[in-house]
Amino acid sequence: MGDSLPLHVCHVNKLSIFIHRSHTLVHSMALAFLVCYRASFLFQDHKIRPTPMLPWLLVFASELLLSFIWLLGQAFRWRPVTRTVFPERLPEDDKLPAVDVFICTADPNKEPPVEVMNTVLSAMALDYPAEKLHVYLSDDGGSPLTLHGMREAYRFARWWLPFCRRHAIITRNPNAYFSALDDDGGSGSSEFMTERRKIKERYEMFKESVIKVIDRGGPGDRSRSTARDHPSVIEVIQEDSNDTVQVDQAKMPLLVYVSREKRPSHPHNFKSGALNALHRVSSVISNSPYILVLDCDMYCNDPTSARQAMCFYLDPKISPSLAFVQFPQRFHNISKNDIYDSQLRSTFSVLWEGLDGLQGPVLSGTCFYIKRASLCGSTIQEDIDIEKLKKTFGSSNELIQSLGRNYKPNVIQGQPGLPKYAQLLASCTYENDTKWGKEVGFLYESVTEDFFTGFILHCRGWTSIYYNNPSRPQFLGSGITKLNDLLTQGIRWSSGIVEVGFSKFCPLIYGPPRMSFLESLCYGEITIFPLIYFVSAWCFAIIPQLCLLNGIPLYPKVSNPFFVIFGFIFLSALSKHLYEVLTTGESFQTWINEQRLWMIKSITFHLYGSLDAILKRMGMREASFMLTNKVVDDEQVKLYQMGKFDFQTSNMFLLPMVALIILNMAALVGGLLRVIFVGDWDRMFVQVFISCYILYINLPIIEGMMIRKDKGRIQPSVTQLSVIICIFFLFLGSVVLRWQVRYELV
Ligand SMILES: O=c1ccn([C@@H]2O[C@H](COP(=O)(O)OP(=O)(O)O[C@H]3O[C@H](CO)[C@@H](O)[C@H](O)[C@H]3O)[C@@H](O)[C@H]2O)c(=O)[nH]1
Ligand SMILES: [Mn+2]
Repeated sequence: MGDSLPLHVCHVNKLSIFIHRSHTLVHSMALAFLVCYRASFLFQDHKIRPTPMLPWLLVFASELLLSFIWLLGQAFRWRPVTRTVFPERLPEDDKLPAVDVFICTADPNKEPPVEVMNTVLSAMALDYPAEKLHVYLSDDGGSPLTLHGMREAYRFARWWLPFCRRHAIITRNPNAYFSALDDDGGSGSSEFMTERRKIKERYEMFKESVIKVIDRGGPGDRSRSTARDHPSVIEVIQEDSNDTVQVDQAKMPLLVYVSREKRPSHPHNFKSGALNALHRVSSVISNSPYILVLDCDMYCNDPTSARQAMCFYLDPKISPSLAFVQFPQRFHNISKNDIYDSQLRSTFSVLWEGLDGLQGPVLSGTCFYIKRASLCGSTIQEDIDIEKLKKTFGSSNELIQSLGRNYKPNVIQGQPGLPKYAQLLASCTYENDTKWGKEVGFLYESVTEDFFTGFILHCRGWTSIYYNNPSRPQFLGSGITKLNDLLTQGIRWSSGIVEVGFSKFCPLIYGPPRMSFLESLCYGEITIFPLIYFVSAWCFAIIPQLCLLNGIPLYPKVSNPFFVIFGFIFLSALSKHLYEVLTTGESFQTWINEQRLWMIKSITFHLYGSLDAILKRMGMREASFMLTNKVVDDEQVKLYQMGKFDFQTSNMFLLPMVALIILNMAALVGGLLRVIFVGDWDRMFVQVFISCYILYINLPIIEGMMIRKDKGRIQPSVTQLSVIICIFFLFLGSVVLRWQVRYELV
């Protein structure tokens, strides 16, 4: 390419770097003062101390933990970058490398086949040479419904793909295209409109044929297999010979259905197991050097994403070490208020851009292109011993052959049936005594396989790139619209990442010698923040309040100069958060939502997730993967759209939240009474304020408890139980505090 124009450019925003770094400097100085103030307490004579040791230490520990995690988090803000690509400068189509698309689905009841097939269709319709595009669907449910859906989707694609190409349609997910009011192609010549109507009819027929079979309970074969127990089925979806209508001779991408073998006696390692099976099967069918990975609900919203990724992969300056190009996960169903932060704003608009300026973003499970070779471990050399390779990759000669550079398998489209070895590669025993999941492929160490695999890639010296195009998201999925889904998904995520933090791969120890130092701090932050947040959130929601009710001050008096330090830290943290929210294009409301969610998440799923990880490490719990529900429930979506919490979730989540809110109410009332009758507002101001603030940001919980009457409210029984828990806390708190005071005074 020599001196030709660049395929991409990277922008460093100097102003925002200046703001971030200055804030880091000033805020850390304030934190240093706070630590001095707290520490000096320890050297006072215990007879004259106004506060007993235990609550002071607990609050101090929380402050130290939060300061530490904040400091780690500054690595994300060190050098954020954004990027632009120029796909029009790419070489001719015949010089582009091939791409395999991997789509995972696991359960036709939780992941409706019509939607999954829409994702498949959007991937088949990518703006990329058809002979260089191969779409694989992994069906962990082993469901005949899904296979049937694939065949129907292929038939419909015969119409859909030429239509999209001919009219340069941009939205290539048919469902999204036909339900948009006037997206691209909403108006046009009458000829176009007639064709559009015809295609729409075909789409309706396709949908009906998929749904009809679902209603009948499936096409009937494979009746004895279940989601957890089934043989491997691999099928290259072919032209239906009965289809007399020859639509368009345009080329179609290869479409392959893969359902790996699953047996109850064999661990199947969830999504990473599925991806590894696809990796092996595809390497003997198409063996493309690049792979696009998608969750079944994440459809291609911009058909040019493959070309965008190639702008990085075909740049000889960065390509050799570039493992993956991560695109943001964006969602098509986010309401304006976004009460559950389903868009994961901070992750995809702040943190990943920060990492992009270091060694690259975290692998995020879906919406990324990855170089096949990067998944094959660090030991690929041309002349390596075959026996050694078999120990790593398993016994298949064909698979070993595919590892060689430029190997083109000779399984071609149109050939009936697949060779036996493809089946073998998807069997549940294939991975026995190999390095799959340990060194090669997606790794099994953690249920957040994406995070861990990306981390190890970075440790091995690979880099990654984040490309966020704000004007048109490359992929769109269904975001969470239910509190219960948020909390169950959150437990899995917290558990998966904390698990890594507790392993020998703890990024703060394992990372620094192997990867960019700042990058390892970011990974370190991610693996311990759930633990630190839950400890400190619980402390701040209980200790100052109990002390307030017992007349024990924990913070400097308003007249004390150190009061200014506390006030400054509080305001500086909040305004920095607000700054980030506003600069990512969101509103003040988003800021409050995120403050509230910080507390809800810390109190509930960071706690449960961390415990889950600890139990797993101790061998007392098995890994599990609860699928996120993708079936739309209209009533609940209505609540979400109105910005109202849907509290229909397990008591395990509700009780701690509600009990803490009641505790804070009690503290506020008690504290105000104290201030009025005892008159010590100067000593207690900060503690009264903390309760006020907690109640203010959690108004929706109070509303759910006291005002709402709909189905999604907090049931009175939950409130009653929470009151009992709260009384217990209050009682226990005063006993311990009284005892402490008496003990220290003697
Ligand atoms: O045994 C399994 C379990 C899940 N999946 C698929 O994995 C994907 C993600 O599952 P989902 O229930 O949607 O989980 P989310 O929490 O929404 O997924 C996020 O978190 C996961 C890690 O916990 C990542 O793998 C995902 O890419 C990321 O989007 C879906 O396509 C599933 O079909 C399988 O193929 N096999
Ligand atoms: Mn998902």
